[in-house]
Parts: sequence; structure tokens; C-alpha cells
Amino acid sequence: MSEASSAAGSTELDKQLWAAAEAGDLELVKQLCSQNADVTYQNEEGTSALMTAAENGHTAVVAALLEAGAPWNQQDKSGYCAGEYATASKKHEIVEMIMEWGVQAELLLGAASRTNEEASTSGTAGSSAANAGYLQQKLVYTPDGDKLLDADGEAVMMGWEAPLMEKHAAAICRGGGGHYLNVGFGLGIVDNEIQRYSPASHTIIEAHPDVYAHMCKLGWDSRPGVRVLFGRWQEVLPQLESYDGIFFDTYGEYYEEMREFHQQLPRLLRPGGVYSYFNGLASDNFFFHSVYGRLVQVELATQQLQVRFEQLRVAELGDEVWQGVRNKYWHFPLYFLPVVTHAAAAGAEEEEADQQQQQQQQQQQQQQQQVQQQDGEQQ
Ligand SMILES: C[S@@+](CC[C@H](N)C(=O)[O-])C[C@H]1O[C@@H](n2cnc3c(N)ncnc32)[C@H](O)[C@@H]1O
Repeated sequence: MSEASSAAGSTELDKQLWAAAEAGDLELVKQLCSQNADVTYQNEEGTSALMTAAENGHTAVVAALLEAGAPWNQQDKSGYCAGEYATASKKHEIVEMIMEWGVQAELLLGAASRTNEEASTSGTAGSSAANAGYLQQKLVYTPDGDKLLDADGEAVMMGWEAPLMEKHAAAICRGGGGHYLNVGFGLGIVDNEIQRYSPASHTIIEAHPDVYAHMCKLGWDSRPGVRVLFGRWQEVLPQLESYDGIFFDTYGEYYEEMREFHQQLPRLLRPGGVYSYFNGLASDNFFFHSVYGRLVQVELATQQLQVRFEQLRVAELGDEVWQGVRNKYWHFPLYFLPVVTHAAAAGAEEEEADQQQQQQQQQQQQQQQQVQQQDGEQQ
């Protein structure tokens, strides 16, 4: 992908493309693209041709620009991308088109980087741990027990997430009395919640030595019915069984690691079981966050798993919540709690799942609008 040309470094051709996109002149857009006008050009506000076409509802121009290589995830100076421009002006067909394009682009990118990774590590011992740097850092539990911070002051886990963890535990434990697995102890909030559901067994995987020491100090290693596995989940996989409820919330890992964990789900999740994860993917841009949500749905569907998102309201988080924390990692007023189950085998149930998915897509767009509106009001 060519580097985005700024307003200053642009040519006449780039500006003509931008103007044609704004006016919805499809033929001219195609002609200028074939003359190598820069599809990444952004004006003084950082608005690209794709953004202006999206905002003005020029569906065919948006499609042509994407085909010509315009980046779906380019951001203007305020951080907004083309999908958000389309959302703000209620151009639903375009929102859907860009979202789908984003999902396909991420799928391709993931596949390509995995192929490169395989090529570069074949014949060696494999790639090193994604979060090796994090695992070597000294961690600090704040005296009030409300935060777990890494050596740079980044929050590994914070107490404000407690209401979300409560819902995650409820989602995976349902009636209670089952076999549950949690990956990542942190402050132990979700594990304390899981304990309320009288588990038949409760397995916890924790990789960080400081967190493990903290767990032992609290007596988790000798609690009846609790099995603590110290190590990265990747290392302790052979010791795992199958579970009625699974929760995944690690730190310092990327989408790729979570995706690898998801590949294990058909084996780890019992029929009728529920899996959930902390949904903090791309938590600084709501459109990207939604693309990731859709990506997870698409990737898990290939494993015969279906995902629905339960919408929760997040209490207002004032500045005092983030005091002493290097980066504010949560920005949205809504949280989409993933509920993952084995896909229904029978046709009627599949139909119902399709309908549910369509409803969810509509809901997703409405929510997108809501979040953007609130975002705008706050600024
Ligand atoms: C965000 S915290 C979990 C918070 C937890 N859900 C709670 O309710 O307090 C993430 C935890 O995952 C652990 N972790 C990070 N990478 C891991 C890995 N690969 N395997 C297992 N645990 C990991 C971290 O050390 C940290 O304790």
C-alpha cells in the first residue's frame, strides 16, 4: 500500500479524484484511478476520497475506491474512518459494504501473515511468546486491590470491569454446578464470580509469576475443586479437559493469539457449553471494534460455533477511575459481551440463527450511530 499523501504533497490528479468522489462521479473516479491518482490522499482535515464518498452516500464510488486500493481503515485527523462517516450520515448500505470489506481484508491479512510466519519459522523451534516481554515485568497490585499494573503503569486489570466480569461469569456458568475454565486470573474478579455458581470443577490458567504468587497468597491453589495451572495457556493445553463454561481474558497478547485459542474450542467446549471472552478488541475506535466482532463471528462459524453479542451499558468512567494508569483503554458507553455456543445442527435452528445474525447486524449499525452520537456530544 502506498503511503498516504498529505494535502501538501498532493498532485492535481489526487485533488481531482477527491472532488470526483465527493460529487459521486463514478466514471471520472475510475478514470483518475486508472491514471494512478492517489487513493490515499487526504485533505487538510484528513478526509480521504473514500470518506467523502461514504459520507455523501455514493455507493458505487465507494466500491470503486475500495477496489482501487483505498484503505478502509484510514483515519482523519479526529480519528474517524470512512465507516464512521457513512454511519454519521446514515448510509447503511455503505456502512455494511465497508464493514464487510474490512472483515475480508483482515481475514486475508491474517492468512498472509500466518503463511509468512510459517515460512520464516519452519525448521526452527517456532516463534517466541507474543507476551514474553510482559511476563518478565514486575507487576504491582495497588493497595486498595483495585488495579493490577505492569512496569510501565499500564493497567493489566481494573476494578471498574467488575460488573462486566459478573455478567461474563453468569453467561458461562448459567445454571451452575458445571466444569468451568478461566484463562487469566488478574484481580480474580471473574474467578470469585465463578465460585458463586458452585462449580463441579474450576480450572484457572495463569502465566505471570507475580499473579500466580498473589493467587497462592490468597489460597486459590488449595481451594477445594479449584485447579490452578501455572503457565501460558499455550503451554498447558495438553492438561486441559472439556468444559461447560470457558472464559478467556489474557493480557499482552494480540488477536492472533486469541484466534489460536479459538481453534481449540471445538475440543474444549462441551456440547451445550458457553464460551466468552473479554471483548476489548480495537477498543479505541468503535467501527474497528465492530469489524473485529464480525471477524470473530466469521472465523468461529468455520468451527461450527455461533456468536451473539449481549449489549451492556458501561457506567460512566470519570477521570478519577484512570488516575495512576498510563493509558485509558476503554472509551465506549456500551459493551458487547460475546456468547459463543456450538452452532445448531438442525435446519430450523440454523434458519433462526441466520435471522438472529441479520437482526444483530441491524442492531450493530444502530449501536454504531448511538456511540458516535454520544462521542460527538462529549467532544
Ligand atoms: C486482564 S487480566 C484478567 C482479569 C480477570 N478476568 C479478572 O476478572 O480479574 C489478564 C491476566 O491474564 C494473564 N495472562 C497473560 N497472558 C497469558 C497467557 N498466555 N496464558 C495465561 N494467562 C495469561 C495475565 O498475567 C493476567 O493475570
